[in-house]
Amino acid sequence: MQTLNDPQLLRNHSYINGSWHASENQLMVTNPATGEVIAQVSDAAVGEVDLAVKAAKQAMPLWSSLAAAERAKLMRKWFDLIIEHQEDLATILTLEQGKPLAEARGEITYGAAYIEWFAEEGKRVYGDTIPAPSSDKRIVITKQAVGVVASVTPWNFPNAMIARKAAAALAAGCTFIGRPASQTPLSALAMAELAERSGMPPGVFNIIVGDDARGIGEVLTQHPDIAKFTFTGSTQVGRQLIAQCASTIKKVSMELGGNAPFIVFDDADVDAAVQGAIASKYRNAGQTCVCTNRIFVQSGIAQVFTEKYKQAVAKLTLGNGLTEGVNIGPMISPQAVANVHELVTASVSLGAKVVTGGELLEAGSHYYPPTVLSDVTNDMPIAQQEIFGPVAPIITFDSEEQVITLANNTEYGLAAYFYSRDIGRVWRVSEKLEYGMVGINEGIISNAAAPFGGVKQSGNGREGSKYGLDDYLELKYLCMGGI
Ligand SMILES: NC(=O)C1=CN([C@@H]2O[C@H](COP(=O)(O)OP(=O)(O)OC[C@H]3O[C@@H](n4cnc5c(N)ncnc54)[C@H](OP(=O)(O)O)[C@@H]3O)[C@@H](O)[C@H]2O)C=CC1
Ligand SMILES: O=C(O)CCCC(=O)O
Repeated sequence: MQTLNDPQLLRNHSYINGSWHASENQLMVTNPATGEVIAQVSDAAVGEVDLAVKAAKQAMPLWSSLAAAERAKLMRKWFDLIIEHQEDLATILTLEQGKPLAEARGEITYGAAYIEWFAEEGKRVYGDTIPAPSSDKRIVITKQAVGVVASVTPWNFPNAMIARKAAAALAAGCTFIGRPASQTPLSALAMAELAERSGMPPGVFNIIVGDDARGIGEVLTQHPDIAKFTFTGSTQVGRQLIAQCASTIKKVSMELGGNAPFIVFDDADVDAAVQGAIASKYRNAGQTCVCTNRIFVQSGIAQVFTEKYKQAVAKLTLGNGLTEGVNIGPMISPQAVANVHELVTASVSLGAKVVTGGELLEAGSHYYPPTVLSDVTNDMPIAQQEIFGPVAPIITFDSEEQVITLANNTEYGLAAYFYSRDIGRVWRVSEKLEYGMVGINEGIISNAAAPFGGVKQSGNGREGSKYGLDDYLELKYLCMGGI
């Protein structure tokens, strides 16, 4: 195990009501780069979730009644501590998740940016007045915290997904219970350690670690004392969790799967497009919901684009994320590698060609080489499913109209990208793409100031930006009579 400057950041119990809560059972956390067990963490039973709900409920009146500026002070302190401990937090993240250390450092600053952003934005939760229909009345609109918020987050961004949900919730005056993925609980617990050091009152920020995702999920989606449920993960699980939330009519936010098209028109700057596609495709070894899933290249430039893209891929280094110079780390599990390889072999059997990569390194390996396929068609499984791995399928197209139809032909609608230097086309294509986020001549679009989220079966709600607070606030209409 890598040494940390501050070993206290490596916590191994759930954090409930301002203290560390041990459970009877343990779950093992392993390093996907080596298979080594790096920690044993308390594995909370379903019955223990109630403790977190009680704590969060009890903390609500105090937290929601603080002035936004007072909440912001504590959140700012939390942000400062996260930045101060960035190197240790990044090391923990790489150890449990696998992404290269440089990317892990980036995730820590990215997650922290949401805390900083929302701490400030919480001061701007304005109400409204509306002209009343008669002169003896006044209509006033206030905004109030929704209540206790519960979240379930995935293993691909163990810090930032919790940070961006918790930041909005806390800034709005809600208290928070986070349940991280069982493969990556250490980053969440380190955040809890720093929340405690920041002076956050007990019960405001709770992290419950447990392997029983379904059982814990049932409590978090059905408990009457939880007002809002927010999830990042697969569309399949999200669909099920929305149904569970229906029993208590919770507010829900869902950030689900994607099938991002990356379109390169023949008027594009090809070198910039190659660079953007590399950044968007291979971030976190392709395990990101906004990663490029299908590269559409206009036929006239398909050959030159494919050749340049292949050359750029050849410069990527696969390996342990802690090793200097590595750009692509291990995948989260050998099963994830097997799933990706199956998509590649199925594509080849349907007529796709391997430009580079495409081979299983060894049985049971966590690693998959960066791969490029050409001659892919939009009806192949690889173009219809979320790949969640370092494979780039290239599909050629002839016309703008055709590529828009192909790009929209999916149940997903999270992120899309296109490269063009024609201003008319830029407007037309942006308007016609059925996606929540569109990168135009840009492969990396995520930041705290912008609304992150999707349409269609990629989910609902927005995270980050001035819109991100809306999901955690209720409007209250005050009708004042007798004036
Ligand atoms: N939109 C996104 O960012 C993500 C999309 N995905 C997509 O999903 C695929 C599968 O990945 P996977 O990790 O299995 O994604 P899941 O959607 O299964 O997992 C995401 C989170 O939900 C938890 N979870 C799983 N099942 C339930 C349930 N029934 N009730 C409550 N919580 C549950 C998981 O816990 P635990 O891990 O402990 O089982 C994890 O914390 C990927 O290949 C990718 O396509 C995956 C992750 C993130
Ligand atoms: O859901 C994901 O895959 C994480 C979001 C990545 C991002 O914020 O860019």
